[in-house]
Amino acid sequence: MAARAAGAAAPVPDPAALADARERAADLGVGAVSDAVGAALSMLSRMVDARTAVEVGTGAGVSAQWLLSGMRHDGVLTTIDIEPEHQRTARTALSGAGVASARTRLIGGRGVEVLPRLADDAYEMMFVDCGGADHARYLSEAVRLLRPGGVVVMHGLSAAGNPGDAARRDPAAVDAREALRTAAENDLLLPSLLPLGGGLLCAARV
Ligand SMILES: C[S@@+](CC[C@H](N)C(=O)[O-])C[C@H]1O[C@@H](n2cnc3c(N)ncnc32)[C@H](O)[C@@H]1O
Repeated sequence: MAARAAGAAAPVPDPAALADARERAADLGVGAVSDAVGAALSMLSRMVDARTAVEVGTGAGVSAQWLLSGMRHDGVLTTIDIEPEHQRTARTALSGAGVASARTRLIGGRGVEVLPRLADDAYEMMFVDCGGADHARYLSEAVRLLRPGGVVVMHGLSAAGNPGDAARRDPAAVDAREALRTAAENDLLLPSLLPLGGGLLCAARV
């Protein structure tokens, strides 16, 4: 990660470290967020002054680098993945990026099983990028895990907002619509669907 003054967040991760993580992701055959999505993650982490963040879907650690770049310089990212090999790869990539090991906590397991074990009201930022059909459940966890003023971001939910997808009945589309409806109906969430990457459902925890 690029050098910076104490207390200040780096605006972007080191390009060479990002490229290295992307290459590792490609070797694993796993996705990684685009620079546009990454920049949004960094900006949102900075806006909420994130000291603690939680991510579901570590992959090779591309999004982790973006999240950490916007978080406080001493912020800690908890990141969850079901694939031990992905987490080993992310650990190597993050270490190569100069991220101190104390700034990340890697937990193996399914998001829906690990999140309920995390403390209430303890995070400023949550990012979900793991596919599947559990996004409404992740939102319920977000309401519990996030402090008021925090933000939850979920990647890959564009089907919730595309009028052309309204008739789709496949699990991904049904899940995306259910997640957006769940967020809109919860008085503790203020959602917005941004057309970045595969669709970013963002919601402020009010
Ligand atoms: C698209 S990749 C994540 C990419 C990462 N966010 C990045 O930008 O570098 C999705 C990851 O989610 C993990 N995954 C899939 N289902 C999961 C689940 N139910 N719980 C936790 N991780 C899961 C996969 O093993 C994979 O590493």
